[in-house]
Amino acid sequence: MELQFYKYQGTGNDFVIIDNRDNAISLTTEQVHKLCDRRFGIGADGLMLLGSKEGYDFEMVYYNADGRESSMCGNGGRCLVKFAYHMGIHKGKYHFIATDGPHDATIEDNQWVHLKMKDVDGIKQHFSDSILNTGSPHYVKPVGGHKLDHFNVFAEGKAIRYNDTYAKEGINVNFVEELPKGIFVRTYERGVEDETLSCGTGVTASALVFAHNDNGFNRVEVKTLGGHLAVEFDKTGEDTFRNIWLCGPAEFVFKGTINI
Ligand SMILES: N[C@H](CCC[C@H](N)C(=O)O)C(=O)O
Repeated sequence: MELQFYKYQGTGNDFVIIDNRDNAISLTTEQVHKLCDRRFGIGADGLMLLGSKEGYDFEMVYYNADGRESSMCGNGGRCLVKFAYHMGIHKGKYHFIATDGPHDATIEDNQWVHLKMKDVDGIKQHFSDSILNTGSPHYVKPVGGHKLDHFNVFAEGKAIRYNDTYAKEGINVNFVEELPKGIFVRTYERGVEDETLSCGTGVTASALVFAHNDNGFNRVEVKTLGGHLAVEFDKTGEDTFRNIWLCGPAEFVFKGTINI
C-alpha cells in the first residue's frame, strides 16, 4: 500500500504524521516500527495519526518508535496542531482529543504552538528525585555542577527505566540542571529507548518540579539539545498544578510517499 506521510519536528523531537481523518488506515506495530526506523524506514521518534472525532477539531493517536501505541506526547501534540493547520483546519483555538483527554492549543504570531497539558495532582519524591505524570510518566533527576553537558544520559536513563520499579510499565527519565534563567533538560525516552533531542511531557514535568513561585503563575524557560521551549503554569498547592501550557516551535520538514 502506498502511504502519503508528512515529517514534522518540535525542538528536534521528530514525528511521522499521517492524515487518517477518513479512517482508512490502520497500522500494525511492525509497520509503525519500520516507518520510524532511521535506516529501513522514514525515521522518527514517533508516529501520529490525525483522526476525526465528533465534538473535536481532530483526534491524536500517538505511537512510540517501538511501534506500540503510547501515552501523551507534548511535542507531538504541538506538531499535530501545525499539521492540522497545514491540512486546512484553521482555528483561533484548537480543541482536540488525545489518549490523556482533551487539549486546547493555539498557533502564536511567532509560529510557536502553545499546547495545554493535563492538570497535575501529586509529585512523588524518591530522595532528591521526583516522579509525576504529565500525560506520560516521568522521572526527574537533578544534575548539579554543570555536568549535564557530558552526562551519560543513555546509560543512566536506561538503568532507571529498566530497574525493578519501572521495567514493566517503563518511564521517561529526565536529567535537569538549573541555569541562571530556567533549566536545561536531557531525556531518555521510553519507547524510543534512547535519548531524544527534547521530550515535551518531560520538559513539562521538569519545569513543574523546578517551579520558583510557590503559589501562582510560573513561566520556566527550558533549554534542550533540540532547542528552546517554555512552560507556563499556575502552582495551586504543594504539588498541584493547573493551566499548564507547553510552548515552543513545531515545524514541517518534508512530505513523501512510502510503500508499506
Ligand atoms: N515516549 C513517551 C511518549 C512521548 C513523549 C515525548 N515525545 C513528548 O514530547 O512528550 C512515553 O512513552 O511516555
